[in-house]
Amino acid sequence: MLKSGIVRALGTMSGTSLDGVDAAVLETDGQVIAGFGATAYRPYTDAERAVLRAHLGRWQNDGVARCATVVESAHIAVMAPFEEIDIAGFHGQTLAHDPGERGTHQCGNGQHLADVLGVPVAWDFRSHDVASGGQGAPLTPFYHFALAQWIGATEPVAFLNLGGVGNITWVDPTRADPADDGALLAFDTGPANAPLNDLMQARLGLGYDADGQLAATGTVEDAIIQRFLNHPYFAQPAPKSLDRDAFAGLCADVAGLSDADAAATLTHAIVASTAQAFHLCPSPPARLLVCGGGRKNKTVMRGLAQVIACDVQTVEAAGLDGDMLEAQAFAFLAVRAAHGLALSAPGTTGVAVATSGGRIAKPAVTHRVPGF
Ligand SMILES: Nc1ncnc2c1ncn2[C@@H]1O[C@H](COP(=O)(O)OP(=O)(O)OP(=O)(O)O)[C@@H](O)[C@H]1O
Ligand SMILES: CC(=O)N[C@H]1[C@@H]2OC[C@@H](O2)[C@@H](O)[C@@H]1O[C@H](C)C(=O)O
Repeated sequence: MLKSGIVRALGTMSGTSLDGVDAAVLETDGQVIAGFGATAYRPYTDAERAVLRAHLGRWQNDGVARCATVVESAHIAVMAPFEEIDIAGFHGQTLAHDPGERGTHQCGNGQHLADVLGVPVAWDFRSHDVASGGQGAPLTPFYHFALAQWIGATEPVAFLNLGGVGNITWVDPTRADPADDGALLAFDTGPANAPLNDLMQARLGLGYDADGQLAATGTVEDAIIQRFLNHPYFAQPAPKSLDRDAFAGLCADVAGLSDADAAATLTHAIVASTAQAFHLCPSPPARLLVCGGGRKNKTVMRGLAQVIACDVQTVEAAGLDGDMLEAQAFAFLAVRAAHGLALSAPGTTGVAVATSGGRIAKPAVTHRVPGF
């Protein structure tokens, strides 16, 4: 059993943009943040990314063993050097997400990591929420609540994550607990970097549009944006969540455009879907704090500043680390899972009541195994 009080948790995230594994230490009791620790990043090689990409949309027992090997070995490599860890949080790699029908699938086995690393590992964070009728995503909102208190917010703020998919959390920091009614409203905003990355890869052999430079030279095709915004997802009430490739129609629509116009249009789709999301917030937040790799895209940030009716800043403006925030979140959620605290609530995943989740894998040997 995890000791009570502040512990050192190591969280990891391998996100839908398929760029690599983030790892970050958080000092926490699962309710408040006591401090931030070391971080590390391990990009996937092109060959590894190709394996992950080839398995997108696949479920457990559908030939995912190779993918699990890639995910687990990359995590072990990035996690092994960390010292004095009480518990690790392992999100895994989402391959498929269909909460209403088949469920949600994060590839990688936490028990294997626990045995190799010699520390308890919290994993499989989303299944219980889905089994309880929730969306299983987003799960970072409870951490966003703790962050809002850490930065001393006294009025509602919103966090926007621009990863492969986008998600937003509106937080009322005056509530005592993230599971309280009205403390949080969270949902996926729409596709973020995934369609743009796929375009850059297919057309130019590049991983992404660095700083939004290509998009800045193109023209947005308004008719495509209008068709995109007519997607039924935007009319659905929150909470709601998305699979990585839910907007295949958008990608097909830009196929006939020049590289620059296609990039500009996909980039504007990120901005336009965030604007829609902003209107679903219970009240206008004082500031929109942006994290995830998309905050480095200057064309996105310029577009957001034009359409969002509050201050739009990167989370760095509040003293936070926008590259490691999701990894920190899974450190926070690991401690919560170990203590049986809620990970989700009606306002975050649509689950009927605040719900705990995650599995805890105990290591076969409780010390680090050198030379795994
Ligand atoms: N300098 C940059 N300019 C533009 N885009 C960038 C830059 N750096 C990173 N990105 C984008 O950010 C992505 C990585 O973002 P991030 O690590 O937040 O995603 P993720 O964690 O995989 O996704 P998710 O939050 O959906 O799980 C890259 O794939 C790229 O599209
Ligand atoms: C199923 C899944 O992995 N969803 C991711 C994805 O990436 C962003 C968005 O879609 C969010 O819902 C979620 O990740 C973050 C970490 C979350 O659960 O909050």
